[in-house]
Amino acid sequence: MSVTIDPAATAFDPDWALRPDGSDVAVRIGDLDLESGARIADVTVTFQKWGRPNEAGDNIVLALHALTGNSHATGPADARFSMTGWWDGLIGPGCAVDTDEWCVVAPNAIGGCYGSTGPGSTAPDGRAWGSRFPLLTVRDLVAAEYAAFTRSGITRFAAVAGGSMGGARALEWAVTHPDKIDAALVLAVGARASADQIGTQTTQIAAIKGDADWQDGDYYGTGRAPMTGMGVARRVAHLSYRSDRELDQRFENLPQGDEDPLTGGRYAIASYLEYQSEKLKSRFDPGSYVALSEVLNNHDVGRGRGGVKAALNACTVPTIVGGIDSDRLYPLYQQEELAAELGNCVGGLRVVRSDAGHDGFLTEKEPIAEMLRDTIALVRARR
Ligand SMILES: CC(=O)SCCNC(=O)CCNC(=O)[C@H](O)C(C)(C)COP(=O)(O)OP(=O)(O)OC[C@H]1O[C@@H](n2cnc3c(N)ncnc32)[C@H](O)[C@@H]1OP(=O)(O)O
Ligand SMILES: N[C@@H](CCO)C(=O)O
Repeated sequence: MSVTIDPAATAFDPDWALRPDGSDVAVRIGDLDLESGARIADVTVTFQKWGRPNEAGDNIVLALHALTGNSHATGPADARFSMTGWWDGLIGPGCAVDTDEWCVVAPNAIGGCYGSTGPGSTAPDGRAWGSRFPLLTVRDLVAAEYAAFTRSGITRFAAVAGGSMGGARALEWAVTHPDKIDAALVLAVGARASADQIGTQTTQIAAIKGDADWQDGDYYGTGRAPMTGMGVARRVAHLSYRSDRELDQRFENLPQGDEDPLTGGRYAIASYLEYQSEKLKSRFDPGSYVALSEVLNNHDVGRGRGGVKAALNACTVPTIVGGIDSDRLYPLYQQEELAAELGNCVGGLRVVRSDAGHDGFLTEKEPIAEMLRDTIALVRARR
């Protein structure tokens, strides 16, 4: 595993706004009380930023990553982040979110492994949290981000945007803090986890916990980590992120190269999934995979708010909802519900026609750019 945490990013930098684009900012927010009633001591949230806040502080755009994503929303792969920014080409000078005008901030979710506090972080007693890391919810992730940005002097957001787990966070941000957000873009997510999503995600968690190297979650520092289990989890997950049609067009029932599946060789699709799982194993922590999969499982915008309909109806933030017509993990009916029930879905439902499946919120750059531009237009309309 090669997750790199910037050692320089250990304390809040009051001059964060002046730091170079794409650099890490770390904010210690103190103890965080969770929705479950548990508490995490001494929580850190790290984020990256591009562009500068203006005098009024009303040009901040919050970009929220998905399950295995991170704060590297745009820019090339570098020493800290082994992958290109997940919305590279959409955020930057002259892009859909033009950082000559807007200041984009992208936090690492707590529970993850890219710098914000997660199961692999060091607890106050000097040991990794491991099995002691409490269950998180989407609201806990948002609460940590809210605390970090408030400490950074950010009092409102022009827009919040994200897909998948980032979409769940964008939705929770809009429902929890409607008075602090001018517009929202919610992509490839639903109002609550479906049985199908919980089914596939709990199966992935079982694969990790079933690995002997899991060690009840206390594998940190033992030299053994449940990477085999996480590899299986990622194969299952990756299938759900792509569409049947796309996979069959690419791989059919073809063998991998000159291998022969009838004599023990691999199919091309198996090789592809193996490759995807190896890539994740090189950059992600299984404990974080479990923690954030549980976050997706317990996502329910209606919990404690009188149900999904009441929670969505009460949301006043001008919103655009987007979905991909071939998304089999978060099917379109879930975005249709969001668009129909959100109290101020002025931007309506945008359907991306694509075979890309759920990952379309990452790969279908032009339609996503258009939605981002339209979200910015909603912000301007309020000014
Ligand atoms: C919002 C967020 O922050 S989420 C995090 C975003 N990033 C990730 O999830 C990283 C994991 N990657 C992915 O999920 C996807 O690669 C995406 C969505 C980022 C991009 O998808 P695509 O561009 O369609 O690429 P695809 O998934 O088809 O993978 C292509 C890779 O598979 C490899 N590949 C293709 N066929 C095979 C095969 N038969 N055997 C082995 N490898 C293969 C290619 O060589 C290519 O390798 P590369 O990534 O090193 O260039
Ligand atoms: N490719 C995305 C899919 C989950 O939304 C990820 O790994 O986070």
